[in-house]
Amino acid sequence: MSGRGAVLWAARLHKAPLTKAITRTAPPSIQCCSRQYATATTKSHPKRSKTLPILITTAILGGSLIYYSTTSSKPTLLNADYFAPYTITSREAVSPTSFVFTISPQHHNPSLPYLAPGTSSWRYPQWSVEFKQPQVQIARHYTPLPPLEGEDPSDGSLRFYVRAIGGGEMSHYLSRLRIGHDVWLRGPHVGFDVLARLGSMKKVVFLAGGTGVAPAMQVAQAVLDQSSEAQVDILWAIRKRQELQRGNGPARKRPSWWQFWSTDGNQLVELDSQLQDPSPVARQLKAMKSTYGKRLHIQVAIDDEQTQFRESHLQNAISSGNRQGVSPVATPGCRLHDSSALKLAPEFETPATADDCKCGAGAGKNLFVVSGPDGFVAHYSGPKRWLGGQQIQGPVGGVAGQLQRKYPSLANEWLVLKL
Ligand SMILES: Cc1cc2nc3c(=O)[nH]c(=O)nc-3n(C[C@H](O)[C@H](O)[C@H](O)COP(=O)(O)OP(=O)(O)OC[C@H]3O[C@@H](n4cnc5c(N)ncnc54)[C@H](O)[C@@H]3O)c2cc1C
Repeated sequence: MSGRGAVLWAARLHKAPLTKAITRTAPPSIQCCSRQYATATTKSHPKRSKTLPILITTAILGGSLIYYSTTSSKPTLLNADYFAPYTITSREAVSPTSFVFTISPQHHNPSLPYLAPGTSSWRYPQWSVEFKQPQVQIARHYTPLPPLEGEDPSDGSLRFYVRAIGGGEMSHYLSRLRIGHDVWLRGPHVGFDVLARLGSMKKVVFLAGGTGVAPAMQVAQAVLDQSSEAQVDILWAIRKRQELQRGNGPARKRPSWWQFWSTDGNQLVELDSQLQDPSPVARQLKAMKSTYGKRLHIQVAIDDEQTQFRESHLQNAISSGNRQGVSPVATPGCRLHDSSALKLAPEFETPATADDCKCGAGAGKNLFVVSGPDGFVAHYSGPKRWLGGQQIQGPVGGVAGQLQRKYPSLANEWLVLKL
């Protein structure tokens, strides 16, 4: 989820409707009539020369009327090309810089594009929508949090966890809006097809920085609902305890310098049913933990308390992977499972079809996913790259790269995805 990526995405995707709007100002009927007129005048037929201007005027007026009546009414339901209106229906502060808010569509949509047809289940394991800032005409991506237990997603409401970034245009705009304000969004924009990539394998380790936990929650829910043997580890890195617990949670002594350098000083928080005073996001994580039990393991590192995820934590999470004696082999060039093909993959992709995997029965790779600000992703998995104006995965580097060099089997059994 890079800042620069978001800016370029905004610029690129923002162009799409504009291009469409321009094409639509010259509807086929008008282009057709103008061409006929030019051909007719060169023949200078005496009868047609009187009637033709009337016909042309009528055609242009008629065409304009039809065009105006069809294009002046903007789409009101969520779609990937045009922004549809929603209203903020709830808002909860998480910390001074972050909040969770819910939006509801202004018009009922009986076939929401992100639900599997005829169901009230999400169709994609990982997806986002774009919000627009109407005053400065920019758009940015945000990731819906999965529905809460007992919530019916078919009413079209969506919830988001957003942080206002210093100097950030869109995130500050959103942070100023209150219940009852209108917002405009378009989507869904589909991310990695994690279920197809995981295939027959069972383990996902998701390292999330800040609001990067939103895609982690999407992926965990999709993977754990898909297979009762699947296991997900979420390693959530946050700056302040407020992201996790209201009122800063229980008082915690800062580790002294000597503790900081020893492993004891780096005590991660286990997010489980014991967690007191959870923040709105932690409340949902806690509920997920009680639904999935041991299959979901959530640990939290807090910057302010000098705890952080080190190579050993990643190694532990990875080595608890459920291999089940399967040694997956990826066919070179397989779009889903060949890690060298992944280097060139963008973060947004069309959902996989049966033809996308050439590896045969039992194919799949465990997934190590890193999501968060640019620097976070680069530190743990190497920076994303730019190719032909689009952001691609690039080679695996950072801490994940070091692990792969130490344990070459990791490179065969795991795919590293950067969000
Ligand atoms: C697929 C996708 C899903 C996303 N989902 C979410 C989400 O659920 N919640 C959420 O809060 N954000 C999410 N983002 C990030 C979001 O799209 C914006 O990039 C972010 O809100 C900043 O936008 P802005 O207009 O406020 O800042 P800008 O005006 O674009 O940038 C201001 C400055 O902040 C830097 N910056 C941008 N993002 C970050 C960051 N995360 N941390 C630190 N510095 C940053 C930029 O490099 C720039 O220097 C997602 C991004 C993508 C691509």
